[in-house]
Amino acid sequence: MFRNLALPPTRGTLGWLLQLAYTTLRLFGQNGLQNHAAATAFYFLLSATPLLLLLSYALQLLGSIAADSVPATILMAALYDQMQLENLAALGFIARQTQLAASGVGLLTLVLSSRWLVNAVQGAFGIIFPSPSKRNLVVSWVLPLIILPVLFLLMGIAALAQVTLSFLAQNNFIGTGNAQVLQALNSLFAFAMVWTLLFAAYWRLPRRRASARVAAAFALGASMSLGLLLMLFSTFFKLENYNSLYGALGGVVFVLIGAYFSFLLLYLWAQALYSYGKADITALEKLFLAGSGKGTGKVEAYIFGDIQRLLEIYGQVLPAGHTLIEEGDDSRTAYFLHAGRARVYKNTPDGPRHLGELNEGQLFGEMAYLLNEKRTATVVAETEITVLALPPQIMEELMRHSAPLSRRIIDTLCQRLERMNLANPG
Ligand SMILES: Nc1ncnc2c1ncn2[C@@H]1O[C@@H]2COP(=O)(O)O[C@H]2[C@H]1O
Repeated sequence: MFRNLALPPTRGTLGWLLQLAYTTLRLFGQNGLQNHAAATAFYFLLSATPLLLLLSYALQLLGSIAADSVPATILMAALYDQMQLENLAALGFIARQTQLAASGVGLLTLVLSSRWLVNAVQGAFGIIFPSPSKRNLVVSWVLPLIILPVLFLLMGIAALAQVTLSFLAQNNFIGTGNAQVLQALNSLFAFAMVWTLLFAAYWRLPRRRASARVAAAFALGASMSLGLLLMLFSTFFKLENYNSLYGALGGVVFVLIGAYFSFLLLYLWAQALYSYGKADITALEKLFLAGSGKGTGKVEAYIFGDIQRLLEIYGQVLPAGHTLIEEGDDSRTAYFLHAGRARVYKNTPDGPRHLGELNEGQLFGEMAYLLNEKRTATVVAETEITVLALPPQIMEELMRHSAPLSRRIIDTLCQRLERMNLANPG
């Protein structure tokens, strides 16, 4: 019944990447994710400050306990060095006398602001990965409480590993020649931690989950771009500049900007992960709207002009005279007529009655799906035709994805229903 398609030249993977990037950026803007990134960075700053206070307080406490033991003192010194607390103090995060500040108030702000931070991230993910199903109440309340301790534990493990590695190197336990290897290992370890966190977020946070493999790949992209951001930041953004511009507040502004860009990247890659499954839906939307002559600009027409992939996935070529849809059938597939012409008939007591013509760029077979009924008419190919056969779940996604397209489908449905009523009076 089907014949191989004579396909137009394709832009291949590059074209697909272009469509993915376009879909991602469009949804990113539509969802206002830059505002979510700003809010998350703000909550991050709120929760990072008391956390660092508590951390430095804990270190000082440990230091005073370890004061009597030489190896413990060396380890503590290495720890202090590795945690770069001097730098944090220079950033303006930690007052030099922190004992007083790390009080119950610090703890309270930490708990509150970290809850806001988790809420901000969850909120943004809820928008990026829309789903009609409600999040489980227990999960949504327990998660914020569990996630942060787990995160802190992971950060603690990462810091300890770094300290241990450099402690071993500095004291010549494993030879100075290995110091560089250890340094590389350190960075790799930090990278692995970031990747693990991102992977967990991309894989578990969306209510409709992507496959672990895809989530892992996008987490890798996100970690790499975060690494790049860190490199750029340390090269081009200087704390001194911010200090001379904003005085004592310079450090806060500096960290806020860094956090803002980091969360932008976190959400951008999450949006790309969502769009990964949606690039075809956007391409179908553009194709249908182009058929109606509206809704697509020049750039969009270029990016989505290559429809080979859609034809490969959904395309069918049928000979003239082929009956594509039989009135009264139970099937629900809808069709987009890419090339050729078809005729629509309705059975009446007086024999088949011609209802209308279908031409290139028209959608049909949508009524059974929308009305949840049997096929309302018979459709026969008048010439050889090429169609895209779209299963109901694709139609569902398309209509949820695009308001202009839904509107167009509803308009057509109304016209056809009216025509059918006229053809079948009483
Ligand atoms: N008057 C019409 N003009 C063009 N197509 C029609 C008309 N009436 C019905 N159809 C299409 O014929 C299809 C038959 O299957 P469906 O009922 O799923 O969906 C129907 C419509 O898409």
